[in-house]
Amino acid sequence: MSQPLIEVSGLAMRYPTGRMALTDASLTVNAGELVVILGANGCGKSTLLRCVAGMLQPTAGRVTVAGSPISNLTGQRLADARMALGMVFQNANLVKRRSVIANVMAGTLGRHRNWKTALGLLPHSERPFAERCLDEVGLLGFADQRAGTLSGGQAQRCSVARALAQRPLALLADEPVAALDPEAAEGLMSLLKRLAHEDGLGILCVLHQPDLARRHADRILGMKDGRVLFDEKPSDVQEVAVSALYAKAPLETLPA
Ligand SMILES: Nc1ncnc2c1ncn2[C@@H]1O[C@H](COP(=O)(O)OP(=O)(O)OP(=O)(O)O)[C@@H](O)[C@H]1O
Repeated sequence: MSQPLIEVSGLAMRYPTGRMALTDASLTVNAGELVVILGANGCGKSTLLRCVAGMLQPTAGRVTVAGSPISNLTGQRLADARMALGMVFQNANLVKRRSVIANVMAGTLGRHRNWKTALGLLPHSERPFAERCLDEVGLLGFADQRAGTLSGGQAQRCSVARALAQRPLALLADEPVAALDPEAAEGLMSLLKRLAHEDGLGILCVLHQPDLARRHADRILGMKDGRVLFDEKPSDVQEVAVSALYAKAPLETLPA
């Protein structure tokens, strides 16, 4: 099998407060695969995603993205490597007073570093590509509408289009359906699955909904107390293993 798109090995993260948020976490994400992380509040999911994105420097361990060792890079080389990773967050974070297409074109800015983009001007040569990204998420008809007029589900799709405009190899999604109703959540997960299966993106997605994970993920990773406890196909994940992720552990058993 070819090299994984994202490879995390032996990741540990101790915050300056002393909190050990990750302890020896390892995982892989292949191109064309949607991998979902499940785990209780505070188990280290966001910390893991932020280390993969190069937003946090882990205390130990290694993250490679398309063969580049993200965890060892700094400055411009880190910025270049991060272009391979599109981010989707709980909130769409659109500029509401700007058009939908302008928000998507903002995703191309990292690929155009010049005085115009430094002044916040959008590269209009990218409009056709931004339209393709909008089409991909089913919002082409909304291109010239103000982003503030989109529904929550549409806004989150627009944020996916903005991430795609970066031309990433992988998407990191941190609770992307947290603010969506069940139908919009189902639609967004179907979209992520299609982007993985049809467009070959590797997608690492944090969810708090085991049912959604079972319906859409290619693999489910269960995290607890900063560790990956299981990494299995949805059909192999036992209900009891999922329940154990959310069982409260006495404080003294948590890592220091
Ligand atoms: N900047 C920080 N400084 C100190 N401790 C932090 C920081 N960020 C997170 N933590 C702690 O690290 C642990 C893991 O946090 P993290 O946000 O990664 O968990 P999570 O699984 O994403 O939680 P949630 O599901 O609530 O988003 C928690 O105990 C949290 O309080």
